Amino acid sequence: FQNFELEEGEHACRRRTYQRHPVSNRATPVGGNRHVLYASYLSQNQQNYRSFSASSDQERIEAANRIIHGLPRCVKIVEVGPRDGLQNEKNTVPTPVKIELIKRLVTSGLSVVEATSFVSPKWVPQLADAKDVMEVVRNITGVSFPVLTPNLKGFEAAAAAGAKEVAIFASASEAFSKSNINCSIKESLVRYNDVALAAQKREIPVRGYVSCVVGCPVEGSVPPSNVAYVAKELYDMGCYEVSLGDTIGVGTPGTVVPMLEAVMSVVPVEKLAVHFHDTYGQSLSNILVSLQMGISVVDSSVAGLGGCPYAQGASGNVATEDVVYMLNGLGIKTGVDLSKVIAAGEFICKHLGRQSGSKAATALSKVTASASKL
Ligand SMILES: CC(C)(COP(=O)([O-])OP(=O)([O-])OC[C@H]1O[C@@H](n2cnc3c(N)ncnc32)[C@H](O)[C@@H]1OP(=O)([O-])[O-])[C@@H](O)C(=O)NCCC(=O)NCCSC(=O)C[C@@](C)(O)CC(=O)[O-]
Repeated sequence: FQNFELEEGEHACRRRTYQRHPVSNRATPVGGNRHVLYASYLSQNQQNYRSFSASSDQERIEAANRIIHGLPRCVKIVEVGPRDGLQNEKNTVPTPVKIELIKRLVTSGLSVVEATSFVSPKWVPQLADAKDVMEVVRNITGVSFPVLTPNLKGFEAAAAAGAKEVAIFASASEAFSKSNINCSIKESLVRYNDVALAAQKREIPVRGYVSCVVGCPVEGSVPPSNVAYVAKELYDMGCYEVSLGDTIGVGTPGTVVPMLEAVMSVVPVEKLAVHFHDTYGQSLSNILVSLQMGISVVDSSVAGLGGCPYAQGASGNVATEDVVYMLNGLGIKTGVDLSKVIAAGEFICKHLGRQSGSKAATALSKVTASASKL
């Protein structure tokens, strides 16, 4: 084994020392994480953890780090609820409700909120009001609001509506590419290259997605090499970050690890994000293992809303509240106020007339309700 230093990424919190395996050339973190061990984590949400733990925050963080190595000191959460969450709703959510949701999410401290999609309204009628959403959202400063653009038409419409960041979305599975964007993977990459070039000219950053990174609703399991190929194509086009989506939520750490290894061998880990749907309840374990492998960007959706209209059987994304709860418990900073995300989730769930998909939000609201009765 040979130790090496990983270049500092845009997040200064990334761990730095890695080992390169002499045979597989795989990068793995060395030893514990002193940044986490000595991180002084202060948040109003700590009260929640103190209620359930006799140990101090520092003791808890140290205990976790005796077993779980290589965690980042902070994680960027990309909130996808207003887009991924609402694109799958049977009844279209009124524009003012979408805007209010986005504002509440911003208030909770999230620095990236995917706002909407400039896709065909025939394909996704739920987001046909993209322009109206952007008209308000474009004026909110200090937060990124990426929007999905499947082609140049979508890109031009997004740019005209004031989008300052766009996202392109390819698939690692042929069948899903066809059903989601009506073209082959190869054709989609040509389209996306056009979008990336147009975006570059206007200095608009582009985020990339790879869907079906573990399994496809039609083809079944997807080889890690296919995922690595598409991820590298998107990275080479200039995507500043590539988000790896387990669209139908079938992944477990057993399938996510080899997929990440394959992608990390062609795209730098600091350029990767993970995007898990929670169909089989595996999201948090998949996120934890991704963090251990060096990922520090996690997509999630408030109240666990979500799913893709072209991926049958897919349930919602991992809930933002559950991710924040877990990261808080590990002493990893997110800058997100858990109670405010919970409030945003309650707002949208009330509108949709359904219970939150977040276990943490459900549990904490019960704790708060019984405490207020005392
Ligand atoms: C890609 C297309 C447009 C191809 O759809 P198509 O039917 O092949 O496109 P077309 O070029 O033949 O155009 C058909 C009609 O759509 C119009 N059109 C064409 N493009 C646009 C546009 N950008 N905006 C508005 N209108 C558009 C175009 O003008 C035309 O209108 P008509 O002449 O019939 O009136 C379509 O398949 C589409 O919009 N697909 C989007 C599907 C989608 O949004 N899926 C969900 C997002 S992906 C996802 O959720 C996964 C992810 C990212 O979350 C990660 C994960 O979970 O893994």
